[in-house]
Amino acid sequence: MANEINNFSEIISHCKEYGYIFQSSELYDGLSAVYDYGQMGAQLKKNLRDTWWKSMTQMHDNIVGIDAAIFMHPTVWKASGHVDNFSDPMIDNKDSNKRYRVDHLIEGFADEQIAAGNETLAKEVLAQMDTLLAADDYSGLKELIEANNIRCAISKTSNWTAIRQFNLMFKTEFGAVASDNPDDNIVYLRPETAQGIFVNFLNVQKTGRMKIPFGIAQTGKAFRNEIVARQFIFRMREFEQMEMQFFVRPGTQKQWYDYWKTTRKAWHESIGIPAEKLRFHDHVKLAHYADMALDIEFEFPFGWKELEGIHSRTDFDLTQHATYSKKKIQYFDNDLNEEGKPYGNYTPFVVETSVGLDRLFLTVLSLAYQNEKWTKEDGTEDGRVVLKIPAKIAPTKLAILPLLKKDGLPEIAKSLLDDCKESFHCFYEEKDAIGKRYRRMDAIGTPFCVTIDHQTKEDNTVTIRYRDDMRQERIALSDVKVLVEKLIK
Ligand SMILES: Nc1ncnc2c1ncn2[C@@H]1O[C@H](COP(=O)(O)OP(=O)(O)OP(=O)(O)O)[C@@H](O)[C@H]1O
Repeated sequence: MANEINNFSEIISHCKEYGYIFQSSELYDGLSAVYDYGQMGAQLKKNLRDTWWKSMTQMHDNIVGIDAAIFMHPTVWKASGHVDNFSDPMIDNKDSNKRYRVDHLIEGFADEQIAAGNETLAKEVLAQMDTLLAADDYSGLKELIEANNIRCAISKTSNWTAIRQFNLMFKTEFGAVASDNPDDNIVYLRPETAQGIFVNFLNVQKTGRMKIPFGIAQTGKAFRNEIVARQFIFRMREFEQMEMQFFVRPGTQKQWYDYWKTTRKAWHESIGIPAEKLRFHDHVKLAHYADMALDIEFEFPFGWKELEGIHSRTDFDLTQHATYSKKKIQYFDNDLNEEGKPYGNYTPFVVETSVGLDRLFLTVLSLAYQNEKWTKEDGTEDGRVVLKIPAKIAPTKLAILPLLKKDGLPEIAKSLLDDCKESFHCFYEEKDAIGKRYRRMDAIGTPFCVTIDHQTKEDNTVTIRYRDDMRQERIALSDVKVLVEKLIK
């Protein structure tokens, strides 16, 4: 584990050094749990988003995509249950004033016990925590913390406040309408993108003439005032979700839940995540809207954690919006049932898939990052840091490198660039020795490099170098574009 944590801090500094991710407002010492994507990161993120979008809206003929606003009518969040329920139990240490999410505090204690060889105790404490959380039993949780003498990492004391709920939604004021009641102008930054889909269910179903079963997909920003934000882009206060709500006939939700469980895991594998690094985790405590729920977990450098959620949300959301808006939200199904009669009017059930784009980004990077070391033939040590991002999603596909900045080599290289840049993302570089340029391309994860040298002028061939195994071969200049296109498919 120690080595992996170490590796994780290397990944974070690598992201900064090579233009993947910067701390937000770093100039002003940063804003906690908010990050900016740099020139490489923004492109990788876009590629991941595009791959997801295509897999949903292009590969399924019954899924369409929308782009709803971040601001929504405040009643949306009353109807959805977020105003009353979207909170985490937290506790403060009175000596250090440090705030903890109760489950994180207890999990931290369990991790320490495992490290000290007390695995039985750790398991027992975690099992008790799950039961108490499921029952919303806060005094029981406080007793569990006290009975195990769980201490604050800073003050080292166990002088705790009572456990309280902390709502995770950000509030702001909307417009400038004078009102006696300040609450009239309150709006929330959406904590999930899903509600933008539910309130547009009828708009999309009618205008798109959609027949159940069908899905609505969306990508976009979500905001949560996380009590303790940690682990880099794993838990952020502003992040991006990629969600798809699949509307089905009541009674068929189990079958669709199983379908999306399998389909989503297979999708993660299709973008290069090894099957043994993914697993399912069924929820013990179901959210107020769900009748089945699971996480697809990935083995991050800091342990197995949720990457994506698959939730069977019943008809909860549509029914709530119908009640609060006083409008009818139903679907007329003219397919015939077993008795040969139309299914008629009903409120559809929903199976949702919800993945965090930033967590997916972290998944890809933690798999790709490798610090390789080897001994050369002359006995000296050598090494490189390489991002083995699958070519399909890598931000830059091809580096075009003239060996020298003279003798007509840049001209040939630039004409290759002109030929390729319409088809895929290229990087042109003529500075520094070629070895140094290769290492830089390894570090930013460019899967292919092409070098134009003096021989190119004689026989129209170039050297192509493959990032993953550093193999080099000569190929015809005229074959470069087609070969790279084939390799990134
Ligand atoms: N604070 C966050 N930062 C980054 N991604 C997040 C955050 N919260 C949720 N996500 C992503 O959105 C997905 C769906 O959100 P969901 O509400 O199911 O998460 P959650 O169960 O609250 O997550 P967690 O238990 O880790 O807080 C998650 O699987 C995750 O990938």
